[in-house]
Amino acid sequence: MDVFIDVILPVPIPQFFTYRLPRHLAELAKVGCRVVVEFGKSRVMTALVVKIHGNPPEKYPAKYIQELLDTEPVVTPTQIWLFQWVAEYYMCTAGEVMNVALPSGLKISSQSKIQYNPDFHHDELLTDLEKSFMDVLIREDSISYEEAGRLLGEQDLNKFLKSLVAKHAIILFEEVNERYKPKLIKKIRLHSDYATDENALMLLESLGKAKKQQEVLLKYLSIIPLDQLSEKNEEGIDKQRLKEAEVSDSALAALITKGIFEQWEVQVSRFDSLESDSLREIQLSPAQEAASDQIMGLFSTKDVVLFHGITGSGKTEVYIDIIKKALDSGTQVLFLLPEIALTTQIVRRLKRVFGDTMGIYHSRFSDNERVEVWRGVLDQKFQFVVGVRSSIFLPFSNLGLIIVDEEHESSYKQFDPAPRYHARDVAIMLALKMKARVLLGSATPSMESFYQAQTGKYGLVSLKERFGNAQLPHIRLVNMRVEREKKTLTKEFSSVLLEAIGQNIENKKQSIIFQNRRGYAPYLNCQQCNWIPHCNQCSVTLTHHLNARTLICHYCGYSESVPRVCPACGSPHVRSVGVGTERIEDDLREIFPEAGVLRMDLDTTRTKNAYENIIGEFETGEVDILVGTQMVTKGLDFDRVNLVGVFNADKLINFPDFRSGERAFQLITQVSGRAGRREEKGIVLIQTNNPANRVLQYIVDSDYEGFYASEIKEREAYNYPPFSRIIELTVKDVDRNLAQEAAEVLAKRMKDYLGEQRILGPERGLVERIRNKFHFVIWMKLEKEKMNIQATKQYLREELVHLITEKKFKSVQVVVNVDAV
Ligand SMILES: Nc1ncnc2c1ncn2[C@@H]1O[C@H](COP(=O)(O)OP(=O)(O)OP(=O)(O)O)[C@@H](O)[C@H]1O
Ligand SMILES: [Zn+2]
Repeated sequence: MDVFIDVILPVPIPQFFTYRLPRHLAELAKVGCRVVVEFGKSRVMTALVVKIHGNPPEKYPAKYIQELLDTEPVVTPTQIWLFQWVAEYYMCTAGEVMNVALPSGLKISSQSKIQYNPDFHHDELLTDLEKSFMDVLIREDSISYEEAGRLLGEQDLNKFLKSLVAKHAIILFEEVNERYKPKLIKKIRLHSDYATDENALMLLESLGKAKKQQEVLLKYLSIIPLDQLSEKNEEGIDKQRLKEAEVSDSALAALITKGIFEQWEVQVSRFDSLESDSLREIQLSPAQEAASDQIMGLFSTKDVVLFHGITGSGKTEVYIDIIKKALDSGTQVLFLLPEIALTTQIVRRLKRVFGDTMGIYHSRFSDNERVEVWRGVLDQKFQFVVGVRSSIFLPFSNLGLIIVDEEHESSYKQFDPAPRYHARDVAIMLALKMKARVLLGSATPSMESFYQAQTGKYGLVSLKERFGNAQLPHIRLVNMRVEREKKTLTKEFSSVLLEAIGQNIENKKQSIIFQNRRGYAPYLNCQQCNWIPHCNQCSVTLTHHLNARTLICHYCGYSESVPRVCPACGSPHVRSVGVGTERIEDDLREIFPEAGVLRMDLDTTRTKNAYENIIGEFETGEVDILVGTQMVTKGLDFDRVNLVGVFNADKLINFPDFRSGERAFQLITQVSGRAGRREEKGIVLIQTNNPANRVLQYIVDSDYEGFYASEIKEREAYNYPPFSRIIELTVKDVDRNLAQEAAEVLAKRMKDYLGEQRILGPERGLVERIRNKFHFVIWMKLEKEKMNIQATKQYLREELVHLITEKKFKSVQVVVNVDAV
């Protein structure tokens, strides 16, 4: 009987694909194994087996698979279910989900290559350019598309290759290679004939005049002494140790050739062994103890518990207590964190407790490292994983607890590309499926989660005191209008803030300055003709980066150098307008020349260890002030910080989005929470033009519940989440009119189906043009109680197909973002 498999392919097509298994593999393949298959004419891909059966596909002849990559599953049945659930809910394909779920190390890369056709003998058919291209091919054997592209420069590569294929001059083929490479180290030991003290000594003598070889042997014996040789020789030593001892390479090689030494390879972990002091006993404070007990108690009746603990209350220690309990009961635990900046300090603390049993999974790790964590979870070597967003896709088999730290963080939501999933929400789904519990933690819970806790769907545990004797900081609003009138501003600093910073430097305390904008200045402006440089692909101004001497588009990355004179009128008076982190850093250095200033933002943290270095330096070094974007707002815990300054609070609050109040409250409360986390009470100074603002007032009072109560009324009145779900549709095209027209057609059809009041827009995107494409946005607001969300999504799916198959709208792209944040 023929055997067929259904597979998920990493493509945006919403279906499984059927392939045929060769007989000799029929017994070996299992659901959850990877196969290599050909898709389309010449693409080779890694696919995932989801079903094995005997039914040939009806609509197409099934191709044979090319290769079976595993004989044991690397993906569990629960994961396959999860991929499909995420695809359904977030309106994308299982292939797209699989694509983000599997670390690239588990996906083979297929590279298209170009080769000379040895049977081709008609040089006269070729153009000059083709001839010289063929010369390269003959010389190089084969080259990749990329290399060809580089060779041809401006030429249209596809057209060029097509012509050569038509003339039968070249062959295109796919080279497939698996990316994951286990880390191997070479080991060395004495042949067992010599592995006693007597024999080893005889050997030493017999080497006679070969001094260099004697040296090698002596070195070996200094690492494994004679009296331990019989027990320890078997294990051997790392070859590297001999190399480090600078013994002669050729002498060592000679000894190996003679069979006196044996060399072999072992596979090792890429993760350094961590110094764990599992003896570090934490003594929870009575309040923490009570919180932990309450959480455990609630887990007997609730699947999800929200842990609202104010900044500095010691949530991490409570988490640790609960993680230990879950691990003791024999289940796996996942600890989700929003971003790397945050992971640094917390991961260090968790490592100290859990050591090697803990896996760490984040995007800054190499492919190989990620595969090792994946396999470690699969083999249950890691019972506990700390990771970012994508770690919800790891192959857990026995998950008992998921903790989502800083659950309000919007970076849990993937923005681009699909799947546009929210890791917190997927975690809750996954936990439900695996009968695990979820603990959501935050000092500033999201409106959604707090609402669920208020209505009794989630359990709620509050911890309202800081650990130790620490108190919440004193938060003050600085009225910038008054300072401006009184002319007491220095650059963009209020006199109040500058004085406080100066005082802090004198007292050897540290300050954190938060400005949610990187670069030196948001734009340049010619004083004479008012010229402002814009990105030529996006409708935004170019941000001035002073150190790099460039103007950069923060949307598409386009950059150009800073002009010395205005290109429009030639005036040399071109000024930077506005304030970014780089400028604040510069100005602080100028105002306080003796102070140490560090900056933490996207630009200073591009390398793998940059966060660690900045945080480490701030912790120990002579640094007085840390300036940063939202990276400095979360999770950081320093002893000596007792001043926090906030720039441009108004900008955060007035952002045109129904969530801006919530965001501003969260961000400012979180950054304020970095101040005064030990004995001394901290101070927070918020610069604003509008001190009467509602959100700021709640921040000053550290009144989360008050803020929630006022905000939830607005949400209900305007039917925003948590009372509704929002599906955002972004319609894009290079032709502005076409994008707008398509958006209008789509909006109209959805209005007809759902009613006018449920559809907002289309409106121009906040940034109307990005990478040369015009954006129009439609929002669907779907009440949670009333609407059949599945049916609505199904209808939308059909309408989307309907729309883009209309000839006119062929080029139009529609991005669907379910639960847009
Ligand atoms: N039981 C404890 N024993 C010793 N130190 C503790 C204990 N609980 C908390 N701490 C210390 O108190 C400080 C604050 O704790 P932690 O960073 O966990 O607060 P948090 O609730 O996560 O705050 P945030 O939400 O602001 O990040 C840390 O330095 C932590 O080591
Ligand atoms: Zn741009």
